[in-house]
This record gives sequence, C-alpha cells and structure tokens, in this order.
Amino acid sequence: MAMKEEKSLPTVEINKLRFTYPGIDGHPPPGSAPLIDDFSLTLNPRDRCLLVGSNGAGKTTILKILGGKHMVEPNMVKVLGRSAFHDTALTVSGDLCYLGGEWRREVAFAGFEVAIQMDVSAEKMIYGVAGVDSRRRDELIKVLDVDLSWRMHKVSDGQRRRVQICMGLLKPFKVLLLDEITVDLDVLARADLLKFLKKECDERGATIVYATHIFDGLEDWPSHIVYVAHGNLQLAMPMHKVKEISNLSLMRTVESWLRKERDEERKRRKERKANGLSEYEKQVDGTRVAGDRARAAVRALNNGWAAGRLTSTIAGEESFVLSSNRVLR
Ligand SMILES: Nc1ncnc2c1ncn2[C@@H]1O[C@H](COP(=O)(O)OP(=O)(O)OP(=O)(O)O)[C@@H](O)[C@H]1O
Repeated sequence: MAMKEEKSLPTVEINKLRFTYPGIDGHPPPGSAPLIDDFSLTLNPRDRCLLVGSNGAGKTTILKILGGKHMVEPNMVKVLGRSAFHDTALTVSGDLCYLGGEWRREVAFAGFEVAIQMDVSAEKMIYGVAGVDSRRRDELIKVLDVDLSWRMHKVSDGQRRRVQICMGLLKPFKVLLLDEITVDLDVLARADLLKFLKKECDERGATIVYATHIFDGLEDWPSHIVYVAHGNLQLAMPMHKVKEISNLSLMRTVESWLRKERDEERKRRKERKANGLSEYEKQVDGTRVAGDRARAAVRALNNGWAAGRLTSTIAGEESFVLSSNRVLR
C-alpha cells in the first residue's frame, strides 16, 4: 500500500503582525502608526527566504520578533508552531537560531554570552559548545576554513566572524534567522557558507530567513524574496516568480524597488513639509531630553511617526534639544 504523503507544517507563521517600539515614556507614542503593520507571511521547511528593504525598513525588527527578542501577541508570530517570545525552549534547544547584530559582538549560545575578543583559541571556543555532533562540527570547521589554533584576540574581523558563525551553526537548527552576518567574510568563505546553508534546507528541511544588502553570489540562493518597506510587506514571492516579472539581476531588481520607494518617499516628504507641523511636532519642538529618554526620543523620531529632529548636543551633558524645524523623513 502506498504510504500517505505527510504534509509538512509551516515553520514560520506571521499573522497580521503589528509592532510599535516604545516611545519617550516607555509606551507606544499615542496616535503613532505602528512600525510593523498588518504583516503576514508563511514559510515552510526547505524555504530560503531573502528579506530585503531599505535601511530602516524593519528587517531587523522582524527578525528579532521572530527570534523571540521582542514581545508580541503569541498568535501573531509562531515559529515551529510555538510563540518564540514565550517559549524559550525553542532557542535553548537550538531549534530556533538567531544570528544578528548583537550576536556579532558576543556569542550568545544556549543562554550563555561569551565575549568574542578574549585571549582564547578558536578550538576552545568551538569545542566548548556541548552536546554537538562531531561530524557536523568537523564539517563546519571545514566549510568556514577555521584554523583551530587562531587566538581570538589576534585574528582579523573576518576570521573572528568565521569562528562565531561556526559556533552559531553547531546545533542543527530548524529555523535560522540571519541578520547580515556575512559582511566581513571573503568571497570564498561567503560562497561556501551559502552553499552549506542551502544544503541544510534541502537535506534537513530547515528554513532560513536572511536579511541582507549584499546580493553578490545570491542570485540562485533564495527560494523566496520578501520585500519590506516602512514595516509593511510589499511583496513576498517565490524566486522563480520574481524572475518572471523581472529580467534584471536580483540586485538590479531590488535596486529598482528601492529606487521607486525612495522617490515616492521624497514626494511625500515634500508634501508633508508644505503642510506644516503636525500636533506632535509642535509638542516636541524645543523640548530638552536626556539619558534614556533622549535615546528613546531619537529612536522614536527616527521611527517615522514624528518629524522632529535631533539638532544639538550639549557638550558634557547627555541632553538633546529636539526640533522639528528640520524635517527628517
Ligand atoms: N529599539 C528601538 N526603539 C525605537 N525604534 C527603533 C528601535 N530599533 C529600531 N528602531 C527603528 O525601527 C525602524 C526599523 O529598524 P530596523 O533596524 O528594523 O530596520 P532595518 O530594515 O533592519 O534597517 P537596516 O537595513 O539599516 O539594518 C527604524 O526606523 C529604527 O529607527
């Protein structure tokens, strides 16, 4: 009797995701538009999804939400059927793996954080990760061409990064979130890593979401492209469909999307300027803020829900005067 084919469940489910960073007072600014809004996406085993968008579009935020680093309602984001934020076992087990910006400064592995520039050998770092399959470890050392005798405080940025990536991938993840981690890698290391990651998806049914601005060597890597602008999903489609709608290279295709977005944004900015200050801008105009409040203000202002701008730093003091006479976006 023929075996009934098992239908695989989605590995990543984002359902009408809405997210706002806290504002100056630690709460979402009243009346502010969410950074991520009405964002839905489903990914399955074997999907390699390239997340693209301009600076500030929301890629890192989305990856961090998927990685359980920002709290959202559990039914908005599910990874392997579970809430990444609430179910910490997902990351501790290594099933869900996030390699991103903060991780570049330290290696966070199964709850431990290790400074990456200590006087310690690559061997000690890599073999220090417990519960790892030795064949997988050997393969990763080879793929990333790591010399186990490297001293971490003496190696180059790219060599250090290779050790980090090696450590990060030691456990056989089911969902991997990559936030531009290949910037320091040389062409060969990057190509070999991408090949390894593709194999992980094809052979083990892993899912990868990779946010990047570097398209070199990526032409045939992704199975899907997701384009995000201002926290909104613009487009999510299989790579073969992208090739159907555009005969340009992947890089040129994305470039054309971003160029269009930028032109529209410039037009909107011009219109906004012509319409004068909003209520919020009037409120913050001339306000002096300091410390955490200042940092939150600057982030919030960058967030696009207000058009005030940091204009002066008082020497010796952590305080800023916010002014809306220079419109940011
Ligand atoms: N902790 C934070 N608090 C408030 N706003 C934030 C915070 N982190 C990011 N933002 C804002 O959220 C928006 C999206 O940022 P995010 O880092 O997700 O963008 P990105 O697409 O990854 O950008 P890039 O390509 O430059 O890395 C930006 O406008 C940013 O200023």
